Amino acid sequence: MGAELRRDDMEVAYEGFSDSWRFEMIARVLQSVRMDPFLVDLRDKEQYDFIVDIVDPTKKRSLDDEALLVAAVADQFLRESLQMLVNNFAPPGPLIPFIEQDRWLRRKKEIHSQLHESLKLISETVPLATRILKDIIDKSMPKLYDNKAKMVSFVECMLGLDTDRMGDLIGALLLAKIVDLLTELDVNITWEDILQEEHNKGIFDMELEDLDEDEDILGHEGTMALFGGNACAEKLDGLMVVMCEHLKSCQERGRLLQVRTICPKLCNEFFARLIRSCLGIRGYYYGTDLDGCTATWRFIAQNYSVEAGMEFENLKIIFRTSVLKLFRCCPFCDFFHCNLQFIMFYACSLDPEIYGLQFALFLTDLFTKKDDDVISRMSAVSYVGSFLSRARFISASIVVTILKKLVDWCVAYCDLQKDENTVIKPVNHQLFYASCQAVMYILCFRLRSIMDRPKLKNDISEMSFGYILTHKLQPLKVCLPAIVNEFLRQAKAAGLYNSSPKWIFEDAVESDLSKAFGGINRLDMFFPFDPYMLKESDRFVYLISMLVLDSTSSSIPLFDYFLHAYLYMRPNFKFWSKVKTTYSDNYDDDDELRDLDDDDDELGDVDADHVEIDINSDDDLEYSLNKMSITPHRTFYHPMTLNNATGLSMPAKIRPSCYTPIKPGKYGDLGKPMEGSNLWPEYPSKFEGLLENYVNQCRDLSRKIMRGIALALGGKVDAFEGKTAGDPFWVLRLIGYPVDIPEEQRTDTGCGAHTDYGFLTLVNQDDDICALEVQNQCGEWIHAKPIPGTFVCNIGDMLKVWSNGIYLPTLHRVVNNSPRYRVSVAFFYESNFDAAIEPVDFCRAKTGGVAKYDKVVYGKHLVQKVQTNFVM
Ligand SMILES: O=C(O)CCC(=O)C(=O)O
Ligand SMILES: [Fe+2]
Repeated sequence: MGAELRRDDMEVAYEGFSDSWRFEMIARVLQSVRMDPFLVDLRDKEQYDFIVDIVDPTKKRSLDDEALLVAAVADQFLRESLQMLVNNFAPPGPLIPFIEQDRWLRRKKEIHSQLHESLKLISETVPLATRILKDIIDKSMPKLYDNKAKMVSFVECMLGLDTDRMGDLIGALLLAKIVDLLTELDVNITWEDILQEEHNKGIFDMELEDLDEDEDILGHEGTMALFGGNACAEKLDGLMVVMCEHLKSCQERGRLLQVRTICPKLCNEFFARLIRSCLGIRGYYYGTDLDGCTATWRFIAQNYSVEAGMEFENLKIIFRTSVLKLFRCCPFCDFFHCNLQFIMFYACSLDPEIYGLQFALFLTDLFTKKDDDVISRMSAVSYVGSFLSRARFISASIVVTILKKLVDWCVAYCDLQKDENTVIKPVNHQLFYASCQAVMYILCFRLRSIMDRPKLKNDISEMSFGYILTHKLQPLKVCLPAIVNEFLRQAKAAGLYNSSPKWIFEDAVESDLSKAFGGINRLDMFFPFDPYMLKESDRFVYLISMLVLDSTSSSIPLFDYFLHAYLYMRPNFKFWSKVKTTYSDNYDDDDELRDLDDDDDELGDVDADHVEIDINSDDDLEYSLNKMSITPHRTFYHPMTLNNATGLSMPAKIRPSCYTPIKPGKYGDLGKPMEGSNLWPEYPSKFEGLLENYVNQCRDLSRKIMRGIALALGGKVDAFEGKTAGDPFWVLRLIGYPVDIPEEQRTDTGCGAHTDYGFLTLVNQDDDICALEVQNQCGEWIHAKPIPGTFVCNIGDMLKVWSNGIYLPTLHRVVNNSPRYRVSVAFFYESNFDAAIEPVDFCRAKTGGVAKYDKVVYGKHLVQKVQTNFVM
């Protein structure tokens, strides 16, 4: 199947070469092969000797002989020579176990480049060769049962051919072949095990929680263990790396665009396969209608002129064709999770403004236009929802453009439901619900970045969410509850739309409604760009995610997004909101905190103590705080002065801190200054229990974040356990920022610019006082506005050292300009007290190979920093 070389191409290429010149070239190629026995697989040896013997240039031949030989080589031996070269795309079997060794990796590279040179020479010499080569590669493609090293090597070598003219002619076809192989692997991954495990979980509460509860799920090998050693997953993972690397290098060479412009016909083929693969068309892929589809592509290719930017037009047609075919052949229940769509995701990230925008627009058009059937359109809108939520490289303004299209469509749809008396049957409005769900899903992930930009904020405030959501079609009752809840929570916080979620799920009808259409929970299941599960190729998705962390941004990423971006996991909203400030004065309104304490009677009535403190009254707070003495060492009571950098003083009324208790002698001299246990106040009576509970929760949460960071950096999930942070030192600091100082001195009083010492800090600040500031990379101070139910998370010095600078500590300060007393509770999660932290190998490898920081013993660093930061 696929494109054929055009006759006139060949004729042009044939011109200007004499037969004997061609012959000489072939001889040279073969000679170079002979010089390197590794190139020759044993099974080719005989054939190889035979060919070399015939074409040996040192042998005297008559002109006739030579002509004969040229013909012979072309007709008879060209194929064999090519086959022999192709056989060397992958290393011979006995070498496979060693191929990961540096020496052999280098060798593989050399051999691949020799092979490329040879094949390039042959194809320039004998134009027909390219076509034959394509057939040979076709037949020699690795099979599912081949091992990973063989597959990876073969595919790498294939992709290396996608350069210059050879690439123009067969590059895209080779890519298409590779996509076929990836598809085959993807459909053979046994996702069922994983999906069953997670089947009943909410969409926003997944992986992180499970780490603690069932170590076996992630095990010590991180996410890879999810596959239970599934060989196809490992192979696919390796090939995805090769594929992404290739796309990246194409982009760098300007070839991604070029290939698509020069050779739309071939690109069609590639994208068609990609799209089919993305959709995971099991039935179709193995089905019988391939020829029909090929004919369509051929038709498209023949009828398009070569114009820049037309590829996505083609893509649209192909996608539509595939979607339609998919659902005809493949019922919902055959739908399965796959990974291949991430190639599209990654390709879009290489030029988001062009590919990303076009892909999003194209999917949206597929949805809004009536050309396709309902199922294809639902699929398109789910794709666009998932894509815009996860593809954080897509700008907020593109997101708003697409949202507007979707919302306008929903409004028009609602307008059509005029008849007051009709009974609503959800099954008849699947498209509408799918669209509402996509809109809400996108907003769950992108609302904050939209609200940060006044123009976009304005655009979005003008959209008629209220009208749609309160329409008698009742989308809030039909769409997935986890999405609806999270959307409402955020929309309310952003002032976009306000509705109490309480009424929505009161009646059990909700589940019937949401299951009443689309067969089996379609809306529940289709999130094609949801977490990427392959480990090795993760780093490409990770790098894309890094783009989210726009270090010059004028706002701070919301942590659950931020975390998500790092981990490519579903955000853990439930967990975040559970850990709440203990001094919150709207405790009664806070169901989630109540949940936390539900099964803990003792803490349940802390409430009573708690409300006795009037946090707005300085006297009360002063009284209760002064009564407690929870610092092991008196020196730490003192107000800090510092920072030499800015001359600002540390909090005028720093409250006592609470440290990990250290038994005398545990760390010898190193631990001496920190030895002791915390002293607790008598009043409030449950204070100790409450704080201990809080510390435990913060410690567990921090540990989970550290596990995520370890995975995100490419390490093992337990990289921070054991000697590094298996016994983490923690500090809890309660800080008061007073106001009883002259107005003109207020900006000087607070907390000077500094970085925190350890791994992470979770700062829990007053919801309504904006005083904490962090510096972005432009050197601007930006406010870390309090967002109810969230922490501000600072990266500390130890994480900088450990990650060799991949994670840099956040410079921050506190300036309380408000007329109110501010309180913050900072939890510091650090390494083991006696841990010697130094850049780890795999982070060094990512950052030029050289350690940027010296080894630091954390305990020393802490004592030294504390002693210089505090006035004794
Ligand atoms: O009070 C705050 O918001 C931050 C305090 C802080 O940065 C610290 O104690 O290290
Ligand atoms: Fe700090």
